[in-house]
Amino acid sequence: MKMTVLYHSKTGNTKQMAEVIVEGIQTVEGVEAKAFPIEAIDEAWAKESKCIILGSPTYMASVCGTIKSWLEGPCKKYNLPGKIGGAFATADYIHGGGELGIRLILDHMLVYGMLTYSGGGSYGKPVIHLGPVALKDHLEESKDTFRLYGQRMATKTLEVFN
Ligand SMILES: Cc1cc2nc3c(=O)[nH]c(=O)nc-3n(C[C@H](O)[C@H](O)[C@H](O)COP(=O)(O)O)c2cc1C
Repeated sequence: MKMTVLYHSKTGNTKQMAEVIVEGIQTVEGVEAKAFPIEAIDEAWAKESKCIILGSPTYMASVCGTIKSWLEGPCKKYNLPGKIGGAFATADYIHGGGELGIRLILDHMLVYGMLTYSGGGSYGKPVIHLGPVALKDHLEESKDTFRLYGQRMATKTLEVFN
């Protein structure tokens, strides 16, 4: 079963964390995942994927414009309705608005008829409420949580679609 992690990344932080989520997904048997920058998506892979996870750097306490524009049109060709959707962010500051960006992505996914998911508190600690946020100066410390997030998203995707 295929899963896709998409991101926009200007200075590499969001790309790095997208790749960590892929690592976490790959620990679950029966699922294969790839990460693509939003500008170079493998169209066939994304269309076939049962889960799309979208990551953005936090700009002005929201998503960056590239992700917002993609969500307002280009995303429609990836058969989104009925797929599981998740979101993550990177940011400079703990109160910089990462979760607001995640929330905006999840809202768009709901509008497209996706089944949004994060795992929330259902797996115990670490609790990931809306989606994981990694801070620029603490990416290494966030990697275990991002791997777990990938694992949780993969487990749920298999459960729903197998
Ligand atoms: C135009 C712009 C606006 C930003 N606004 C915020 C912000 O509101 N809050 C925050 O915590 N970080 C903000 N940042 C920092 C980025 O979100 C952060 O460095 C991010 O990890 C960059 O991701 P990237 O390396 O994938 O491009 C901003 C960066 C830029 C370039």
